[in-house]
Amino acid sequence: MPSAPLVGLPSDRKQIGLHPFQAVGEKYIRAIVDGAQCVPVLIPSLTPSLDLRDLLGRLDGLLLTGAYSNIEPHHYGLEPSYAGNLHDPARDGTTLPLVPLAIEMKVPVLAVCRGLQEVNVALGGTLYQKVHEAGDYDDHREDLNATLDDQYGPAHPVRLAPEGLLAKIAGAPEADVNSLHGQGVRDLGIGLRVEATAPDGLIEAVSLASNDSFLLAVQWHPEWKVRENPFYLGIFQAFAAACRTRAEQRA
Ligand SMILES: N[C@@H](CCC(=O)NCCCC(=O)O)C(=O)O
Repeated sequence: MPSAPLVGLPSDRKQIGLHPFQAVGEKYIRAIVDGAQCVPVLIPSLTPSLDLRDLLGRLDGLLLTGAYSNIEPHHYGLEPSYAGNLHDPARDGTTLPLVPLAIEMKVPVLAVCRGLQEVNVALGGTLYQKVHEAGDYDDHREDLNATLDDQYGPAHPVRLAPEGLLAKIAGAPEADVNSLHGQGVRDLGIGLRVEATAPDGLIEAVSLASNDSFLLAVQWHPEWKVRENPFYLGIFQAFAAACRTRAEQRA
């Protein structure tokens, strides 16, 4: 019997006082423990990065978390970043190469919010830097003055692709999700298929078209109170099942 799967979580690089720190939100760590029954392993985002191939060879899954920072737009070749945009180049330099490597090595990937954007950009896709200014889209940002429970509460439904992974998890064609993002998918990355869309048409979730390995990326936050929401829990349990399969193969 293999021991519990090891899931890597790349960290954010944050300045606290005079020193840089490596940080991962505790709700993501808790969701790996409580929702997936796996062991979280924090991956420092260093420059230059660690040997990511070696690292992935020791892991059974990868969780790309959300973050307030945004991917530097030169990674998707569009207009320069807007003034005041918060970036984390060390995290970009870790997560963007991790995505294709994880696919190549068949390491299961679950990606949340910034994580979905990283999956899309790593596979050649592009982003809207401000969804709410992009034309026909709603404002998908949270109210930063609201309580956390309100910020992470249901914000809008998503329509789930028939025959998709999320429709199977939900057992329904739609589900309610939270919404806390200013950026979003513009052009879809290569090899991705749409799993869910918002009522305004924005892409809200993607998976690997080839089904070669488990990769599910969602724009909402299923880690929030994961055990209280059957749909969110189902997402972590589907990821955990893929991680267990890899752990058995690695044993
Ligand atoms: N910065 C991006 C991604 C949004 C995101 O990941 N928010 C997470 C907030 C904190 C957390 O819950 O981890 C965007 O604005 O689109």
